Amino acid sequence: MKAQRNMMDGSKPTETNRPIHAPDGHPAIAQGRVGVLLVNLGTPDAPEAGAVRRYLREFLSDQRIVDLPRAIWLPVLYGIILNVRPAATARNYKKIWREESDESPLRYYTRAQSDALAAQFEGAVIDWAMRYGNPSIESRLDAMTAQGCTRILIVPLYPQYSATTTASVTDAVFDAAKAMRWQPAIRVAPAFHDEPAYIDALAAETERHFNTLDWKPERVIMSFHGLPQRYFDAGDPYHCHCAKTARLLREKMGWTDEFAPLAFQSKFGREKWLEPATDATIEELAQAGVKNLAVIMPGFVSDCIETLEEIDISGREIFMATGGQNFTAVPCLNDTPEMTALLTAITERETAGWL
Ligand SMILES: C=CC1=C(C)c2cc3[nH]c(cc4nc(cc5[nH]c(cc1n2)c(C)c5CCC(=O)O)C(CCC(=O)O)=C4C)c(C)c3C=C
Ligand SMILES: [Fe+2]
Ligand SMILES: [Fe+2]
Repeated sequence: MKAQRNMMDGSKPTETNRPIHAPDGHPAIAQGRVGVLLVNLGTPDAPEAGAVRRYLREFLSDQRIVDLPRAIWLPVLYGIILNVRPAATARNYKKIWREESDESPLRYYTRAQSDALAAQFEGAVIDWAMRYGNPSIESRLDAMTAQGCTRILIVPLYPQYSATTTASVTDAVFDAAKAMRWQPAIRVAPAFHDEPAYIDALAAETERHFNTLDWKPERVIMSFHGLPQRYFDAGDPYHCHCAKTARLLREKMGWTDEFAPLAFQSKFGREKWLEPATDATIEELAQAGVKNLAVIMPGFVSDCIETLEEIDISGREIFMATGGQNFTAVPCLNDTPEMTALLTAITERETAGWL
């Protein structure tokens, strides 16, 4: 038995943690604890081309993200993308980097969400990991089992299910488990695109933010990260989840379809992605005479390069250059009390019988 791995502090066995009926000298084994691992997408370790290149290499090598045959994709990835994109992406990360803690916003808020959840569940081990980059899923699962977690709930921090994101987290979790002799019991929380606590949290954050403005939005674009159209055609339910979140939020806020249109951002590569595109929608609304525009991005639970740079900086520039007057991006749920309430509700339900 590889029990030493579970004795992080090298302590001697005690009456309480020595297994019943175990012979004298049996090593202490931490066990019987429940763990919750929050997992977000990932982010580079520094806003530098080298760190961004390492991160993008791992990210864009995942067949869940780009499903093209490797013989076609790898020459494009290594020959073009990893030579050209890291410098440009690093410049964008620099614009939004959190200098005080030297990390990306996505990493900062993911940790804050984990810390806030931990305060709700004394005795459980609450931790966080990144699908790509650091801290890795494997390293945190190892740390959790070392602390005695024999039951672990994985919470992918994606409200809408997609094979590219949610399933990729599950792949990485079970790949890590393949190397374990003593595996914990593992549960994976489902997507929460229509969970009342999630819709309530979005509504509360939107209202709070709108109350800080001295102008009234004429339109609110609900912008979600996009996907290749081909993935949707092949059966990925992501688009349907986004459409349902948008409908529920409209109903909650009393918005019409025209007032709050759905759009998809962050197109990557040449193939057709889900439409309409957010940048084109911003431009069209400005051209149609809309002067006051808000964008809310419900698919991101943490502010990140896609919300802070692509929308709040670049989207704003498009709007202003096309005749707009007031633009605002609603902050993500981040470390708000409503986000903690949402994660608490998910954890309570999905650990039923464990905690
Ligand atoms: C084929 C490429 C991509 C797919 C498919 C994709 C799906 C997808 N991504 C998110 C969430 C995030 N993506 C983020 C950054 C990001 N995404 C891609 C490409 C695809 N995403 C790239 C190349 C990048 C890096 C930035 C860049 O070079 O432009 C992020 C932000 C990470 C951060 O550190 O801030 C998030 C979050 C979802 C939800 C999704 C499918 C539904
Ligand atoms: Fe992405
Ligand atoms: Fe982007």
